[in-house]
Amino acid sequence: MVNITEKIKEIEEEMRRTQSIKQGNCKLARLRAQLLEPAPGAGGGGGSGFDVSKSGDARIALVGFPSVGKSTFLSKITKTKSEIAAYSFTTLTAIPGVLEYGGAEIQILDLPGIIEGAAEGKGRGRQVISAAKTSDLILMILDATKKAEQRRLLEAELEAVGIRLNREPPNIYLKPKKAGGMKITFQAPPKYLDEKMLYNILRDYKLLNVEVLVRDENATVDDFIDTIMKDHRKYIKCLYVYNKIDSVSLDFLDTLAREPHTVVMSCELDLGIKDVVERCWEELRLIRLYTKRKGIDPDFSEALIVRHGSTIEDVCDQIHRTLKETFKYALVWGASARHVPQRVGLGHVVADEDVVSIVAK
Ligand SMILES: Nc1nc2c(ncn2[C@@H]2O[C@H](COP(=O)(O)OP(=O)(O)OP(=O)(O)O)[C@@H](O)[C@H]2O)c(=O)[nH]1
Ligand SMILES: [K+]
Ligand SMILES: [Mg+2]
Repeated sequence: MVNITEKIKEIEEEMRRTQSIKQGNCKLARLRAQLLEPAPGAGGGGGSGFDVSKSGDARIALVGFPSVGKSTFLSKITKTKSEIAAYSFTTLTAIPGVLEYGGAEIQILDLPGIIEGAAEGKGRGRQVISAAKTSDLILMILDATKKAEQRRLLEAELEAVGIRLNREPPNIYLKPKKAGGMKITFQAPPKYLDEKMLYNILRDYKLLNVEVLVRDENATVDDFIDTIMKDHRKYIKCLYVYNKIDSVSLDFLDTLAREPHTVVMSCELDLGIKDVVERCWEELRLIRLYTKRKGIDPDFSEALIVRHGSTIEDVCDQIHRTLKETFKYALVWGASARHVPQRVGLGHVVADEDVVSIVAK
């Protein structure tokens, strides 16, 4: 490692002296790529720098090939300055930053660039992807000037480690049993599956006693395997962000911007950054609640942030660990209430901008 670091320093010196930037950048990228390779015998590469602890209300991971502008973007939207340079593999570890938006604190993880073969461990790729797997939203940063296939290649790398982008878990019920053999039921005639196929797959996975109910007629073999492997699958939303639109034609930019789940920006010209942040906020679907004490107006200055689909029980847990024990009922004003205030129990699902008052026993 020390050797490589020294060599990098030498080349940087030489670049300054000779001003041969292009050649220097190539050499630098090659050496820095070596820094990302696991040391021999390190068993997949030491985890240094990747185990950033989660903080804030949600986590967004910046994933992409080298030099697409991930660190530039992080530096634009947070106070953190991550190193930016024209050569590949400038970023060597996970760099966290905090985006403050809508009263929430969102952790943004800037990650090293990944390359083809990342899922097999190339260039510490597996660690990078594992870090992405812990996020609530993946921002796939793409270079608008590069070939369209970059997106498909990256998707394949993420798929290979069990990440499913912008998809719901398959609508298949599967429950291992102690005895009774395999019991397979289809709710409607399946288009891509048959009973024998499922028997064979279950046998391959040594699931000999199991109950299966396929609710979706369009379910595929891959869906079925995802269901068996559900503990190793992660369904994450993904926003495709094309950077460097300052360097493409207006027509092409227009085509890109019309793709689903896609936004375009130029960090260099400060174009579209706000839109990207807004879209992130929408995708995260965080809920802002305002709490109110009896006889006092609600406190609108500070929101309590919870996840989409949260119940009053989740709200209690977020306020204080033991609040649930003394909970009597809650009063709710806002979109989730049928009439205001509505008196509700722990199971009530809250909506964005609700006002909540917890009444204790
Ligand atoms: N033309 C153009 N260049 C940009 C833009 N955003 C970033 N860059 C340049 O792209 C290069 C790479 O930027 P970085 O932010 O280091 O990219 P990265 O994805 O973090 O790179 P790695 O950490 O090496 O994977 C730098 O020279 C940036 O100045 C942009 O919107 N337009
Ligand atoms: K770079
Ligand atoms: Mg970087």
